[in-house]
Amino acid sequence: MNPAQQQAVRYLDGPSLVLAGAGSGKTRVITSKISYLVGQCGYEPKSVFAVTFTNKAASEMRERLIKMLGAERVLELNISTFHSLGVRMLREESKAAGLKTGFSVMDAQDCFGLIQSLVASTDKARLKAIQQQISLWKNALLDPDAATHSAQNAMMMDAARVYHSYQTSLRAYQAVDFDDLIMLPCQLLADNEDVREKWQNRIRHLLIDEYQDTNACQYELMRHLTGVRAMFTAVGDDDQAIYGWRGATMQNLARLQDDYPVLKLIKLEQNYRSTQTILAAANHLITRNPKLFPKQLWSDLGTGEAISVSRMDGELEQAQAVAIRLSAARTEKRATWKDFAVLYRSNQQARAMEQALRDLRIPYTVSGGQSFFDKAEVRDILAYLRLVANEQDDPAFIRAATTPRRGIGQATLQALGEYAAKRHISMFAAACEQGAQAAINPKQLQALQTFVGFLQRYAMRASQPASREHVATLLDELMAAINYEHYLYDVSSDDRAARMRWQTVLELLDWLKSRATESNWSLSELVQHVALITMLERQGEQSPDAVTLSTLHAAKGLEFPHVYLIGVEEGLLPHLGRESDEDSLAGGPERIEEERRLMYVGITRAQRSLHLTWCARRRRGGQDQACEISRFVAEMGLEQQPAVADPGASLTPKGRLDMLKAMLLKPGAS
Ligand SMILES: Nc1ncnc2c1ncn2[C@@H]1O[C@H](COP(=O)(O)OP(=O)(O)OP(=O)(O)O)[C@@H](O)[C@H]1O
Ligand SMILES: [Mg+2]
Repeated sequence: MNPAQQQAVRYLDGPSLVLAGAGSGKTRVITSKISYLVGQCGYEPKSVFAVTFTNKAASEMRERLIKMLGAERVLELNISTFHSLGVRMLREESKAAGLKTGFSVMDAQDCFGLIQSLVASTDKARLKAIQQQISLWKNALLDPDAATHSAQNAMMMDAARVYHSYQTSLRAYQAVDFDDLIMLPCQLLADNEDVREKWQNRIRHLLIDEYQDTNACQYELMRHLTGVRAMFTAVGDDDQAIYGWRGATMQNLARLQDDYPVLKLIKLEQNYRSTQTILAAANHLITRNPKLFPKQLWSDLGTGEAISVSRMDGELEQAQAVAIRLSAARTEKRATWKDFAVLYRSNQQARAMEQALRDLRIPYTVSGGQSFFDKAEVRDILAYLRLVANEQDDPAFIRAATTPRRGIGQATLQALGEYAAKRHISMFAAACEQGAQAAINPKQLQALQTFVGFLQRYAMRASQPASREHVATLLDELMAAINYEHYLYDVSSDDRAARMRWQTVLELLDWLKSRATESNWSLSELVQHVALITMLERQGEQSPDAVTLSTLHAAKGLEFPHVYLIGVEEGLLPHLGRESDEDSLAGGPERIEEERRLMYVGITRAQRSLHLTWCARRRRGGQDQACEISRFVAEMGLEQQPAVADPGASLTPKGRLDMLKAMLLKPGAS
């Protein structure tokens, strides 16, 4: 620890803010401070709370602390994301929050489905815009009434109307969305003095990582949790604020100084992560942005390898070239796969890369992307299976009851939800009780009874001891009963899209069947097992030695010896498209500045080598278009290097790949 870091760790006279650039040891300060508080100052572990940005960051922090404090004490520490802290508060305070203890958390996809059924529209862009607007309001702590007042145009009025019925539905289902996980605890602390005192007394010190990306709601939550004693340590970097589009506000950094005049500001200037070459490029780039807080980062890790910039013909060539260079570099540098990361601006870029890595049999994990288990069609099918395994699963019930549509509408679901909440039972159970049925109109009731009857019969059979035939038959029968293939053709934009989605379903069914056969599971056992697998996959704990594929957003806070940043083109990075949901925010200079910070985050993930690639041509909207190199490359003080003569240049992509495979996979090559 350098003197500034030590000062940050030992400072306990009041609130403090560590403001420093990438790789300067901010996260390390948090870990060391926790260890200092518990190990040397005698704080009870359970009185120390730390908030990180992702679950992965939280588990990394726990791992490091186990080495410093031992597993027993680390178990008692409260290290989590804002969202898991919110879940925990709501579970504990469910009564005060007006929720049943077993309330469910609906993820973004479930909520999208809810909005879709409320609006009864298939215009995806509109639905997404509404969902994002509701989220922004919640993050700004505005309830539906306040949102209606603040709405300035027709689109916002539209969204505010949906927001009203959306909240009513959530309440009826006893469900909360992700934003509620912050907003509800925040309101609870503001309104309920007993609850507030209880939590303030419990928390002796609160530490917050990646503070620059907190939004107004998280800021309020932090204020309520720490109260007038204000014992907290926040660490952040204004140059790495990349969640403006989600409502995070850098003003929170400035606000801290206003709200806490005694705030101790500590700056760290030495970077311990990257070579001087990498750091110089990062500094060069970020000086283009207006400065809130000027800082100067330096490193003594030597100049190291030069940054490479390569022009590629197209996306396919880029993916292949990166895969090949990566595996050559692994041999040459005697590195392991997990030393490498391939980073990109948007999720779609992963697909070509994954294909190329698979072709060369290079192990990889995708983080921050849409995994197989997040696809709508997979989740639809799994919702049915989840419900069969556990009738308490309300989000699964809602999803299955409405996908495909079978005449069960929002009014029915709301009636069921309200009845279930009053009686503290699941929606499925409510659907079987006469008390609830009385409140539902006859036509819908019939649809509901058919649905519930089918599920009950199906669940009986699914819990029988397994045989291979049995699970396979059950799955096929389910598909036929809900007519899912037909449904896909109904809701997809065209037949090709429907075919692809059906293909995904078949893949899922095959996988489920073979899993069931391998372990001789009943369908219910199988489904419980699947829930576990999806959870593990989400935490990226499956493959210990693998190349990381990640979006720039999801790479925040991480570091890798060797980083390949792909698709460094105008229009992609900076991203200027309008079609993706992240882009419904206003444009203007702030947009470019946020994109520049994103590039800065990407560069500063690299410890020893950094490689940029861009494509001269790319398919967009079904057309081949010429692309230009990103302005950021020049802003890093780099020039494009002359193309290296490529022995496969005259071959077709397939021929080229075969040749390279032969070169790489021949004995002794790795
Ligand atoms: N005093 C130190 N001596 C040696 N290594 C250090 C020191 N401080 C930090 N490091 C190392 O430097 C690297 C970067 O530290 P850390 O991840 O804490 O930086 P950070 O400021 O949180 O970066 P980011 O802004 O990207 O989140 C880590 O590998 C860390 O272990
Ligand atoms: Mg960090």
